[in-house]
Amino acid sequence: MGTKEKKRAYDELADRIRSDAAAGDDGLIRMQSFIHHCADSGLLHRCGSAFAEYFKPARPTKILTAEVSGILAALPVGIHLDIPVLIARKEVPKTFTGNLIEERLISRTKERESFLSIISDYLSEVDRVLIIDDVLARGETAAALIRLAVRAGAEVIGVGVLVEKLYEKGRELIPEEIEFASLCPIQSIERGVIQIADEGSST
Ligand SMILES: O=P(O)(O)OC[C@H]1O[C@H](OP(=O)(O)OP(=O)(O)O)[C@H](O)[C@@H]1O
Repeated sequence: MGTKEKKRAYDELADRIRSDAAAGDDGLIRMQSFIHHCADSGLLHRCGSAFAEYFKPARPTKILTAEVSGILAALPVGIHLDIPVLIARKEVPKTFTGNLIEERLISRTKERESFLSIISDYLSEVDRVLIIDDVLARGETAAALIRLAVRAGAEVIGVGVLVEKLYEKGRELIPEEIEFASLCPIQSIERGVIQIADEGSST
């Protein structure tokens, strides 16, 4: 079930995608002017608030995301819920210590193998993890994050993404028992035109 705030976030993101996003023949959506390069803080703040309200009843204790772009979507949710945001890293700094675990995936935008790592000490069996990312495409990233959380002993209670590309069917990699929500689902890209799906397709 949606919330008023989630509907408002859908409207705002959809307007922004219509006015400022671009799409290519590769199925990728360019959103650099409001998310990926020149991030619109106000928009991301309001999207974070919508996710916080939507997932709060599931009582998340930690958020898990993937660097780099996922942080833009995840941190505002963490701030609204006042819970920690664990950032899975593609390259682990030498300064990190603890029990490192990693999962492999194929990056959608780079079309090559990539690894996501976390220090598993930051999750345990008492944690109810909410995974937040900017985009769900083929679902490789969300699936890798779910595997990391489960290996660390935590329960994954939800997955939320700002933009879901329905035509890449990433949702199929997310187990049905995990609550899923996207703020703006995209139906298709046809000859460079981005077709936004109804808000009803977002859960
Ligand atoms: O559902 P998927 O097929 O996994 O695609 C979605 C992922 O692709 C992008 O990450 P990318 O690998 O481009 O890394 P970036 O955040 O460093 O740009 C995006 O930020 C998502 O995490």
